[in-house]
Order: sequence, then structure tokens, then C-alpha cells
Amino acid sequence: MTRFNTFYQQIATNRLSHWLTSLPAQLSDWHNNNLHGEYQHWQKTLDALPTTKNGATVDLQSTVKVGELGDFTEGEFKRLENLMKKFKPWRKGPYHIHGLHIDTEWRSDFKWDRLAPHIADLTGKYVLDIGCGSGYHLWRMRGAGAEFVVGVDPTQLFLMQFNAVQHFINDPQVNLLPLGVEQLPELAAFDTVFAMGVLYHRRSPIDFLYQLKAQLVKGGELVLETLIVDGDENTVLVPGERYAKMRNVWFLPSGKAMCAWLERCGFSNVRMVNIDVTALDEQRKTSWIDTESLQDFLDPNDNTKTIEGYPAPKRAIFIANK
Ligand SMILES: Nc1ncnc2c1ncn2[C@@H]1O[C@H](C[S@+](CC[C@H]([NH3+])C(=O)[O-])CC(=O)[O-])[C@@H](O)[C@H]1O
Repeated sequence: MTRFNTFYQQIATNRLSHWLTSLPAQLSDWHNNNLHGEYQHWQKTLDALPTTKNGATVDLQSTVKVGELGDFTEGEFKRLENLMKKFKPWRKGPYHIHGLHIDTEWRSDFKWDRLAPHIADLTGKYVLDIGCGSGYHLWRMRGAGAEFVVGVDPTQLFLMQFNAVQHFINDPQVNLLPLGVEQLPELAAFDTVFAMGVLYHRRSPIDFLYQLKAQLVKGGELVLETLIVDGDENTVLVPGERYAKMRNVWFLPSGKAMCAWLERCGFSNVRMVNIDVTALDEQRKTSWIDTESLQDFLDPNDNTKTIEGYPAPKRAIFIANK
């Protein structure tokens, strides 16, 4: 909880101070009633991570990298690797921690490279990443100059992975809170809001778009990334029980439909800036996950289809202003 106390102190004196009316009660309720069965175990793993004595160099501009190989003794390095493996599956990354390459299932840097040329300059900005996973993109936002970076994600293992990386980078301007988007009050305080890979998990996508808008300052920028299908402004796929073996997938609009939804919700300057069919080098099985990956989610005889026969994952990035 100490980490959240520091966060409360920080926001007490910045433009997020109004969040203090609801956040401490929410997070203490989370801590008292919702901790994952493995939480205490994970916390012990975090506490056992080795510590560097001297300040390490941090590179967040082209990668997420802290320190160098050789900063730790061989024994400490082995301990670092074994402890980090206890937080498997590592889905979003990669991370380079004192020479340890956490080769995650996803190359999240590919997504960052696709969006970076199109977004407003983040220098000095307050940014929010909704559904941030382990927080890979939070670090890249900070690397791009953001002044204060907040991520929210309800999956507690991802909070642990973030805390493990934060243990080494130690940047108080980057924070992850264990909250779902539906738990956010209307903060109207962020210059840029990112919502990537989340819309298709929401049962009410239009309500979701209003929730995102409510976090932005007037004129602020939304960066939304989601799965799309081919079609016109009236095309939306609602898959059956599973899509690419995922159970919680609801709405896959066409690019045109997604733009129309954003406009209908009152966003302006709506544009689709990138379309990309997910390739097998972006999402793949590595030694940092024990589960299946994209290759297993596609039709083995036709990689243009999911195993259920739907169009294979195609993702698009949308930018709009409040
Ligand atoms: N109610 C919710 N509120 C907020 N987040 C949620 C919610 N429910 C689930 N999530 C979180 O949304 C993230 C989606 S993953 C995208 C990660 C990153 N953004 C990426 O673009 O690589 C993509 C995928 O798994 O398909 C997960 O971390 C969930 O815990």
C-alpha cells in the first residue's frame, strides 16, 4: 500500500487532486476484499529481488532498458532471472533488466512504433493508459517526454510485473493502479488517453468511448487501438463464444464503423492512422510464457482465419480529439 500512499501525495499537489475524493477508498477496498490468492506470494517474490547500489542508466526512448549485464554478480543475476520467471506469463514487453532479456509473448514495441509518428507530442503531458497490461507502453510514454504517466489495469499479475520493473527503474512519475476503466471517475485531466487492446473486451463499446472521453481535458487526444474487420460503416462482427480462443471478445467494428462511433460520441478530428494484420513475429511463444500463442489461435491450414473460422486478427489505430 505504501506505493499508493506516495501516489496520493503526488496527486495532492497536481492536477489530479480531485481524484483523492474516491481513489483511496477504492484502493483500500481492493486491498481488503479483492486480493488475488497468490498476492502475498508475489509480494514476497518482489521483496526478494536484488537491488543495485549505484544509480543505473535507464533507456526508455527506443526500448525499455535499465542497467547493464555485469551490474549484478552471477549469483544475483541467476536469482533475478528465477524470481522474474515466477511472474510468468509475461505477455507485454520486452524488458531489458540489468542484462536480463524478458522476451515477452508480444513485441509491444511494434505497436508503439506504429502509433508514435501519429500522436501529439507527449512532452510535459499528463497521460493515461487504460488496460495497460504490465505497463510496457507507460515506460515508452515517459521516454517520449510525458511528465506524469498513469496506467490502469485490473489484472493483478500485471501490477506485479509492473512493480518488478519499477523496482529497478524507480521513476515516481510512472504509476499503475489496479482498476478497471469502469471504476474511473470523470477526471477530465489527461492530455492524452491511450486505450489499446481493450475495446473488444468491453460489452458496451459506446459507454466505453464515453468513459475514455470523460478522462480527457477539452481538446485532449484519444489514441485507441482495437481489432477491426473489413467492411463499411455498418459492419460489426460479434463473434460466437470464442474469437482466436479468447472468450471475452464482443465487438469488432470495421475501421469505418469505428470512426463513425467515435464521431457519434462527439469526438472530432477522427482518423484511422494505421492498419496491421498481426504477424507471427509480433505475438509468439517464448520461454517467458507457458501458454499457447498466435500460431495456435489461427487455422493451421489457412493463417488468414482464426481457428474458429473468423478473419485473423487485424488491428487499427484511431486518433481523435475531445
Ligand atoms: N475493465 C477493464 N478496464 C481496464 N482494463 C481492462 C479491463 N478488463 C481487462 N482489461 C485489461 O485490458 C488489457 C488488454 S491487453 C492490451 C494491453 C496493452 N494496452 C497493449 O495494447 O498491448 C490485449 C488483450 O489481452 O487482448 C489486459 O491487460 C486486461 O487486464
